[in-house]
Amino acid sequence: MHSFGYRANALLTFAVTILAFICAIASFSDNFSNQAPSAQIQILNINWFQKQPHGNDEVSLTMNITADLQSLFTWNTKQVFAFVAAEYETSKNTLNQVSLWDAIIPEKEEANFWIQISNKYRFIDQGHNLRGKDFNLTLHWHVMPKTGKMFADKIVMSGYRLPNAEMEVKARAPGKIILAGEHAVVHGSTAVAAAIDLYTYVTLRLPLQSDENNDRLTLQLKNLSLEFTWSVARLKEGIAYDSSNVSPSTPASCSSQTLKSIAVLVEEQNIPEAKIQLSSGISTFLWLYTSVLGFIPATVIITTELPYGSGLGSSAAFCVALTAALIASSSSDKTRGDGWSSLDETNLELLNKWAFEGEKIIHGKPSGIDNTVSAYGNMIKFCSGEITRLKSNMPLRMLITNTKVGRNTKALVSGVSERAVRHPEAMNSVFNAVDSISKEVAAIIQTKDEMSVTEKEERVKELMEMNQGLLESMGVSHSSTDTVIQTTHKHKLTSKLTGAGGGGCVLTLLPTLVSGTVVDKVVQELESSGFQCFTASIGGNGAEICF
Ligand SMILES: Nc1ncnc2c1ncn2[C@@H]1O[C@H](COP(=O)(O)OP(=O)(O)OP(=O)(O)O)[C@@H](O)[C@H]1O
Ligand SMILES: C[C@@](O)(CCO)CC(=O)[O-]
Repeated sequence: MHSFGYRANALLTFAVTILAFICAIASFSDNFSNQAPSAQIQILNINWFQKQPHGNDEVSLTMNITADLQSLFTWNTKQVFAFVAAEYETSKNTLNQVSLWDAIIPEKEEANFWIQISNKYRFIDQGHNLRGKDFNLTLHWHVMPKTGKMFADKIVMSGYRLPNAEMEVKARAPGKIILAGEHAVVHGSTAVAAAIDLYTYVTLRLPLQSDENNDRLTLQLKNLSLEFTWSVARLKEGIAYDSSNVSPSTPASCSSQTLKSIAVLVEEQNIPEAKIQLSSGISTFLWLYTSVLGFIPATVIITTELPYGSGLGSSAAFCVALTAALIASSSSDKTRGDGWSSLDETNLELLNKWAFEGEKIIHGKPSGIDNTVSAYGNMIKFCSGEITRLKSNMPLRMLITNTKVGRNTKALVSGVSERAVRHPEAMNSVFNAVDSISKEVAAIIQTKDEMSVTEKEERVKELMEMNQGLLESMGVSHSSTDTVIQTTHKHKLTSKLTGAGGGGCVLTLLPTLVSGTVVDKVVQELESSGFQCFTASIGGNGAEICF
């Protein structure tokens, strides 16, 4: 007679043996499953390609991955681990493998899939071997069985090539309208401004490695079909630059000595006489570029939807968009993904300071309102560098009329300052009155329920009229502005100049109740006087970048 322990032991051994046998059969049966996985990977876009500050190449790409791994699933399969790796050869290693994406597939139903993604893990080479590199994309998988050994396999897809590349960064910055307070804001009064949906775009292309054939800094002004090129060596030799004073993270003013040396480099470009007013913009470009990025070759392409020098902040949008691209290109934290994205607060503050330094070269004595509203967007109240972001609680529709009368902000701003020196008391009263107007405009715009929209519009209209009168007393209006004012007044609409005046653009408030027929009639009359009319949406985004 066997003891109980002996019988239990025999039973357990028998059960374990049977279980092991079943497991072995289960595992063995996997060998008979017909596995025919398939995969395709398409590279849709190289989002960006950069040389990191310490020299390594890094690429961001967007891929379509299509795979059918269903045949890997048998009754013994627990899950499948799949990953895509970029594989390439370098002189040092025959196989460099960088994992770009991975996933755990728990069920057969999920094993036939299509996804569009940017690489989940960073595609960095420890060196700069990625330019022009041929590489494979390999889909690896590890099948984890319920029992038995794990097995792995892969599909190798070849024929991919990285560009022989440059890094490209795009930036854009909006123009602006000033609702109240221009000129007086230079003298410490309050002003109210808003971004509009007309932009200046900058594309910055940096070669990853400078070579003898690519040692040039090129600026292209696409709207004007103009191109300016300097060799980096000429810039280094030409710019009288105290590098101990200038660093990308501490914006500084361009000294008069540096500006003079830059002016020589600009003169060498033989700008056509009719476009000579661009000189200050080009000097600003050289100052901002070399201060933020140093003396490195690149191509910078500018396009703009803003009329040059007409009161819509073309110079500020140019400085802000340019600096945004420069800062973004040197930042190690590059936001991946498609489309436009804003900069973080620290970088926004930095770019706004640099753009202000650029505006100083173009304007002489800017208040900073134009670059600030272009950088931050929306609608702002601005006084002596202090910014209050406004939230509008009324619909604000403006007709913008470009009188096409050219003028120069620098000259107009200094004209007002000279008048203020000649008549300090009278001009102080004018500036104080403008200050009150701007504060009231800001308050009305933000008021919630106390006033009806029509009442708000009536008040804003009256304040615009008063502001225009004070701008006339500063000597910055123009006969073309008067024509716009008289034309719109015939239809009970109110207008005021916007920006520096002296021609340029004029704003006309379009109240909510004004009919489309009236607006069409006004536009027709203004355009028959040779002006150009358009509407723009008010209070949109500020500076944005795109990799
Ligand atoms: N897209 C651009 N590319 C190059 N330079 C530009 C560009 N936009 C503006 N500038 C420079 O800025 C100058 C115009 O600046 P200005 O301040 O007179 O006009 P604005 O900024 O359009 O008007 P406001 O200051 O009244 O809003 C141009 O003559 C040019 O030197
Ligand atoms: C005329 C001005 O007030 C506005 C120009 O858009 C100048 C400035 O604030 O720098």
